[in-house]
Amino acid sequence: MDTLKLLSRSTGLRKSRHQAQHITPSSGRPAQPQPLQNAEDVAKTSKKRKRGDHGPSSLDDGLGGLDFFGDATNASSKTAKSMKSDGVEDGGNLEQDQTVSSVEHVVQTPTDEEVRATLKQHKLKVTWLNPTTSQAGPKRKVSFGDMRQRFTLSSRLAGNLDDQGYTAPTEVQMGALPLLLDTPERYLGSHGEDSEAVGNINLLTVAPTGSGKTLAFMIPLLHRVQTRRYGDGTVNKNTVSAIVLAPTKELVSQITNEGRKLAKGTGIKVTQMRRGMRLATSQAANGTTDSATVGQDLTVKADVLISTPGLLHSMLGEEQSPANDSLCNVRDLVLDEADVLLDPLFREQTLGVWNRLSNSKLSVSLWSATIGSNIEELAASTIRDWRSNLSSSDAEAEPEAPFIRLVVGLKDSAVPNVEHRLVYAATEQGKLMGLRQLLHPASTPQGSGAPLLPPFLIFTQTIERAVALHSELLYDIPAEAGGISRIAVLHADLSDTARDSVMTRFRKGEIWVLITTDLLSRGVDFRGVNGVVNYDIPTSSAAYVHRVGRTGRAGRKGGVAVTLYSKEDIPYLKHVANVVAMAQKQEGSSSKDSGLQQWLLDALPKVSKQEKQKLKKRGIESRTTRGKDDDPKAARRTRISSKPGFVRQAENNRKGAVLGSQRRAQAEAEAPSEAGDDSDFAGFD
Ligand SMILES: Nc1ncnc2c1ncn2[C@@H]1O[C@H](COP(=O)(O)OP(=O)(O)OP(=O)(O)O)[C@@H](O)[C@H]1O
Repeated sequence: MDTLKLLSRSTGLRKSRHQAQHITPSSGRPAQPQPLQNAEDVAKTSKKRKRGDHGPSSLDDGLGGLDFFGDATNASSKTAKSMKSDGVEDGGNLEQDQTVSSVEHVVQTPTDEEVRATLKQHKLKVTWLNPTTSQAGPKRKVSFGDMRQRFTLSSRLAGNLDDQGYTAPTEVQMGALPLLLDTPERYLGSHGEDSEAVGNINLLTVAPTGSGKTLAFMIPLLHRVQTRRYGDGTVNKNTVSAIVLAPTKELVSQITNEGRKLAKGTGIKVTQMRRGMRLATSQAANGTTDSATVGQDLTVKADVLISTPGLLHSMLGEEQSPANDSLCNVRDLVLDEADVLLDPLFREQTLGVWNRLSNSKLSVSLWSATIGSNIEELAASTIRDWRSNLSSSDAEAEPEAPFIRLVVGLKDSAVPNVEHRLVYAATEQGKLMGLRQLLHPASTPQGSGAPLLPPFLIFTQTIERAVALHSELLYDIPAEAGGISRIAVLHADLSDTARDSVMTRFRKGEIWVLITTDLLSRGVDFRGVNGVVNYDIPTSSAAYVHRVGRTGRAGRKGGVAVTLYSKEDIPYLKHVANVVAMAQKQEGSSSKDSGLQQWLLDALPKVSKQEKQKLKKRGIESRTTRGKDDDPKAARRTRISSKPGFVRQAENNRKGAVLGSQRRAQAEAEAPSEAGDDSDFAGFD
C-alpha cells in the first residue's frame, strides 16, 4: 500500500468554450474561484496517468494516510452514515428526532467517497519526498470558516481574511494550509520536545498561475510568526523571523501589500527590502544593545521581510560581523517563483541568503507554477547541505523536517480557462499588422481573431524591442480616447519610480495597453487583464505558462492569449504548441481552436536540448542586439517597424535631403550678414 499516492491526477473535461466566452473577468468573479474546478465532470472521469498508479484504488489506500478533509470522528461518521440510511441507531431503539439531530451533525463530516471525490475534483496530489518518513498523516478539514478553531488562528488574521472577501480556500490553499499549519508530529508520528509548536516542514508546491499561492504561504507564515512571538515567546517583536524572496521588485511589492493587508492589527510588521536598508539585529530590536544603531535612518525593524534575492544578498554581504546577524531568528524562508530563483540567473544570490540562515528550526517552502525535476533535486540537496552545516548539537536537537511535494492540477501546464491562439504572421511587419488588428476593434478580424478587450499586456523578447514597439504604437489610440496616455512600456531599465507609476496606472485602469518584457511575466496579479499578446514567442514552455497566466486568474474566464509567430519562430514553436495542446485537452477543445492544425503540430521539428538552452538564454537570435555592435546591419534588423527596409531608406534619404537644404539655407542666411558687416554698414544717422 502506498499511502503517499494520495491522488491520481485526472483530467476533467471543461464546459464548452462557447459558454465560457460570454464570461469576461470584468463581468465579475465567480463565487468561489477554483482554477481547476469542474465538479460534475471530475466525479465522472478519471484517467490513469502511470503504470502501477491505480487511480481510485490507490486513493483508497492513500486515505489511510494523508486525509485533509476527514477528522478524528471519521469512524463515527461511517456509523452515523449507516444510521442515516437505516433511519435508526444500532438496535433500532432511537427516537426519530434524535436520529435526525445525529445525522445533521454527521452530514458535515465527509465520507470516504466524498473525500475521494473532493480530492479528485481539486486535483490534489501530495508526495512524501523523504524516503524514510513514517506515512501517518494529518486528518484535518480545511475551510477559512473553521480554520480559526482548528489551527488556533488568531481572530485578527481570520478577520482580515474575511475583510478581504476570502471565504473559501482554493485548491492550493486546501492542500498547503493543513501541511503548513499543522504540527510535524502528525507526519512524523513522533513527539519531539517541541510538540506543541507550529510544525517544521519543507514544502515544494507546484500549482497553476493565479491559483492563490500567495495566500497559501502568507497565512501560515503570519500565523507561525504570531505563534512564535505571542504563543511560545521564542521570538521578540520586530526581529526578522520570516523571509520571502521573489524575483522582481514588482512582485516583492505586491506580496508586501498582500502581507500587510493580512497582518493588519496583528502587530506583525511586514517590510519590503529597499536599496540601502539595514536590518536591526535581534539585540538592537530587543533594546539590549545600542539603540542609536536602530535609530539610524535606514535601519528598519521587521518581522517578515520581503525582498529580491539580489538586494538581500548584497545587504548581508555588507553586514560587518556575523555576531550582529540580523537573520539568526529566521525560521521561515519562502521562495516564490522558486524555479526562477534557483535558475542560474538568481541562484548565487538565493543560495547565498539561504545558507546564511542559521536557525536550526528553519522551514523552507518553494512555490511556482512550473518546477522541473532539476530544481527539485537542487532544493533537496540544498536542504541536505544546509543541515549538514549545522552544529552537531543543533542537528541532534532538531529532527530532520519532512520535505513534501504538493502538486495541484497538471504540472507545468497553462491555465485551461484561457483561450489560446497561435497566429502565423510570416514576418516582423506581419506581426505588427496582426497586433494592430487586435488593437483596433473596427478592423475586420482575420488571422489573429476577434479584437482584444483592453486592458492587455504585450510581451517582447528584449527591452529594445519593447521600447521600439511602444514608440511604434504610441499614436494608435485616438486622442479622444486618451491617446498616448493609454499605452505604456515597463522594463528593467526604467527608474523605480517610473516602474511604480506605470504599475499603479495600469492597476487603476488608466493604461490600457502595457508593453513589457518577461519582467512582468511572473507572479504579478492584475485582476482584470483580458488578454496577453506574445509579440515575441516565449523562449521556454515555462515562460509561456507564466506569461499567459497573467490573465484568467483565480478561475476567471474570458481571457485570451495570442502568440504571434513568424517564420523564424517555427523551429521553436513546438514547446509553446505542446503547452497549448495540453491546456486545450484539459479544457475539452481541439488544437484547431488555437489556430494550429494537428498536422502542423506533428510536423514541427523537435528542439534539441542545447538549442533549448540557447533559446532560453539568448532568445531568438535575430531579435537581440547583444554581441552585434560590430554589425550595424544585423543590429538594424532587430528593430520593430511596420515599414519595409526600402521605404525606411527612401524616407531617410528624403529626411537627409531636407536636412541638407535647411543647413544650406541657414549657411546662406548667415553668410551675407558676415560678409556685409563692413559693406552694408551705413553708419549711424
Ligand atoms: N481563497 C480565495 N478566494 C478568492 N480569491 C482568491 C483566493 N485566494 C487567492 N485569490 C485571488 O486569486 C488571485 C491570484 O492569486 P495569487 O496572486 O496568489 O496567485 P498565484 O498562484 O501566486 O499566481 P502566480 O503563479 O501567477 O504567481 C488574486 O487576485 C487573489 O486575490
